[in-house]
Amino acid sequence: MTLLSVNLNAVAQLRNRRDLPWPSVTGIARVVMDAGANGITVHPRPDERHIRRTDVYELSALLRDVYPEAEFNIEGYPSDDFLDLIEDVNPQQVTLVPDDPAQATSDHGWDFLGQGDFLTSVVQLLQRGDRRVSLFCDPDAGLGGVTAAKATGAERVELFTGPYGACYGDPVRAQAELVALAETAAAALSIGLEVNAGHDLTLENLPAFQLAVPGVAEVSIGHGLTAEALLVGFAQAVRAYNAVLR
Ligand SMILES: CC(=O)[C@@H](O)[C@H](O)COP(=O)(O)O
Ligand SMILES: NCC(=O)COP(=O)(O)O
Repeated sequence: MTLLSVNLNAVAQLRNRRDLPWPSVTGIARVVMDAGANGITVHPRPDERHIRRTDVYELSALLRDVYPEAEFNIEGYPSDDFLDLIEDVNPQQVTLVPDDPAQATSDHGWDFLGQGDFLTSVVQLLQRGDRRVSLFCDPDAGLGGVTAAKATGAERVELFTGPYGACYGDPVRAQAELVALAETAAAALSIGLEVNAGHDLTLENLPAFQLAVPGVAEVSIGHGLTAEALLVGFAQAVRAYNAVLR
């Protein structure tokens, strides 16, 4: 069974269009947890363009007090600010991503061979707090890449599924991406690394991913799931507004 962690970045981005408190990030967190999600993912970025530091504290309190079984997964580049936030909030999982602050979104995994020493020191620091550490991993990292990832001491890698997600409408390229993802996942599992996955997974591309890449512990999904929520929720919202107007 693969667990679902819902990424609330997109909800926060919508909230930030106005100086108003809706959609409420913690309110939507309650909805997704009540609907059966296993946890919440956030990727606070230095410019706070979506998730704000205050959201991280509020979500942490909500999950601790109301959903103690839930996993809080915080993603980001291990800057001093990020590591301080992790110390304060102590989430169950930290996913380290090699983001530059100027990046529009995450678009590659770690260079495990080149940055092994740096990652090892950060992983050791994070594990003092008894948190699971997951490292963002290119889909074609292969056995060499995941072996170097394991040497850092991290318990998991998160497969970057963005290139697969970008193959919508192109089944041939999608199949090639799935082969790379499956090989890297199998290599990771074979050396005792657990495997997460995420980025641009959707209702459409998830079934083929599930079939091709067995053994994934957790997927984190935000953009596609939020788009789906708008699609299924808009009709009900229009009916509710019409009920007031008529
Ligand atoms: C780590 C990762 O894959 C990303 O999906 C990330 O969490 C999304 O970040 P943005 O929402 O800022 O694009
Ligand atoms: N860790 C990946 C993740 O949270 C995916 O986010 P999204 O691409 O589905 O928005």
